[in-house]
Order: sequence, then structure tokens, then C-alpha cells
Amino acid sequence: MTATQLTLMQIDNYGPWTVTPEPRREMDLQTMQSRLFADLAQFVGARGGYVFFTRFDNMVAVTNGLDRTDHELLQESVGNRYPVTVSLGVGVDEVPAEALETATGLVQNAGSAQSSDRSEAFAGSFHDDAADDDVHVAHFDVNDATGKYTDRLNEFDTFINIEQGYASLMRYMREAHGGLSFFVGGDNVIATCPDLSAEEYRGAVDHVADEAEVQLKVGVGSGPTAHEAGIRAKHALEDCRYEGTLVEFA
Ligand SMILES: Nc1nc2c(ncn2[C@@H]2O[C@H](COP(=O)(O)OP(=O)(O)OP(=O)(O)O)[C@@H](O)[C@H]2O)c(=O)[nH]1
Repeated sequence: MTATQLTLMQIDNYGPWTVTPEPRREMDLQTMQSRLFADLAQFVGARGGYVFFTRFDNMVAVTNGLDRTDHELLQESVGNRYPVTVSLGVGVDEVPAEALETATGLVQNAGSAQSSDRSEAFAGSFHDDAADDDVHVAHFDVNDATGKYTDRLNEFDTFINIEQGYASLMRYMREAHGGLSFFVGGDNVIATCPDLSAEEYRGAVDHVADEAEVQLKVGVGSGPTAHEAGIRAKHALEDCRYEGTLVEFA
């Protein structure tokens, strides 16, 4: 069975920590959160995975290619270097939303996100019979975001447009296909998806155009890891630019 392996990374007891012994300076929290994301991105990225910052206190990673030892090392290294620890749950499924459901359930079963009793919980099973097309990555991009928004509107109004497109896409992909879409900066959204057809991607692009009036294009790639699928998706997106098309597969 081809499958996506997803890891939920949740900071332990973070809410209480942010206000103990009294509320901490916001920019110090932002610095710590973004450094933790950068470290996770480097660790997971160097092993072929992708990490998405999601809400920063919870991050979601596509970890095909990372095994139990890699996860244990990550957890230990964070615990050694940060004032917080992380709990990890790992799930495997053809449908990314199902894999994340499993991963999340494992972390939730180990204790509340705001329990001082839960620290560095780790549970899950790993995808060991890897296949060449385990991971499907869709790289979405707003058509001419620079001309339509960045060069014309103030940054906040540009941000509203981009975020509305993202909100529409993330909900549609989740509900229609169990795909998980993540804003990654600029006008880009990367989704981890089941094996979908060009017609199904066109449906997503049409939905966002209708609902949020944001015109997307999407490049899709597959591979044994998120990196390999994602780099193919980027090349497919370049094909969209070259051909003037809205959906391309690598
Ligand atoms: N994370 C990420 N961001 C990107 C990538 N490519 C572009 N961006 C971001 O997207 C912004 C807009 O760039 P483009 O998407 O190339 O520009 P555009 O005006 O939309 O033009 P077209 O996409 O060609 O229609 C850039 O400022 C970057 O912030 C990428 O591969 N990954």
C-alpha cells in the first residue's frame, strides 16, 4: 500500500509556559517558535521530509523516510536545546487527513496539550515498505500575485486576498479529498494529498476561483519522500507558467 507518513509535533504544556511565572514578552515567544520551526525544518528536510509551521505550537510533518530513531533523536535534541519539549505522534495512511487523525489521537491519548504530566510522549507506527509514489505533493500558487496584489495594494489588503484563497483551498481539499494544505509564504500553498486526478485538482482550482475570487495554478508531483514529490511539483508548476495552464503533473 502506498501511504503518507505524518508526524504531529506538539509543544508540551506550552500555554502555561507562556504565562509562567507571568506573561512572557511576545517577541521572545515568536523568536523561540520560529527558531524551533527552523530547526525542525532543517532536521526533517535533511532527511527528505517536509514540516509545516501550522500554528507553531503544533506542527505537522510529512516524514516518509524518517524512522523511529530519527524521531527519537529529534525529540531528544529539542529537549536538550529548548526551554520546552515536544510530543510526537506518527500515523500512516493513503489519505493524509487519516494519517494525521491517527497521529493526533496518539498524542491526545498521552495527555492534554496543557498537562504538566505529559512530556516527550512518543507513539506511532512507521511506513517501512516504502514505494516510489508514497507521497503526493501539490504546490499551489496564485496567478500573477505580484501584478494583481503585491504591486497594487497595501500589504495588508494583499494579505487578506491571499489568506482568503488559502482558507477556501484548505477547507475544500480537506473536505473533498482528505488532503492537507499549508500556507508556506508569499502566495504559495503546499498540500499533501492522496493520489488525485487532474480533474480533481481542476475542481479545487475552480472552487477557490468561485468562492474566494483567487485564481490558482497547481503543479503536482509524486515520490518516495516529500522532498522528491515536492521538487517534482515545483517543476510541474514551472510547466504551468510556461504553458499557461492551471494544472500540471510532473
Ligand atoms: N515558499 C515558497 N514561496 C515561493 C515559491 N515561489 C515563489 N514564492 C513566493 O511567492 C511570491 C510570488 O512569486 P511568484 O508566485 O513567482 O509571482 P507571481 O506574481 O504570482 O507570478 P506567477 O506565479 O508566475 O503567476 C514570492 O515573493 C515568494 O514569496 C516557492 O517555491 N516556495
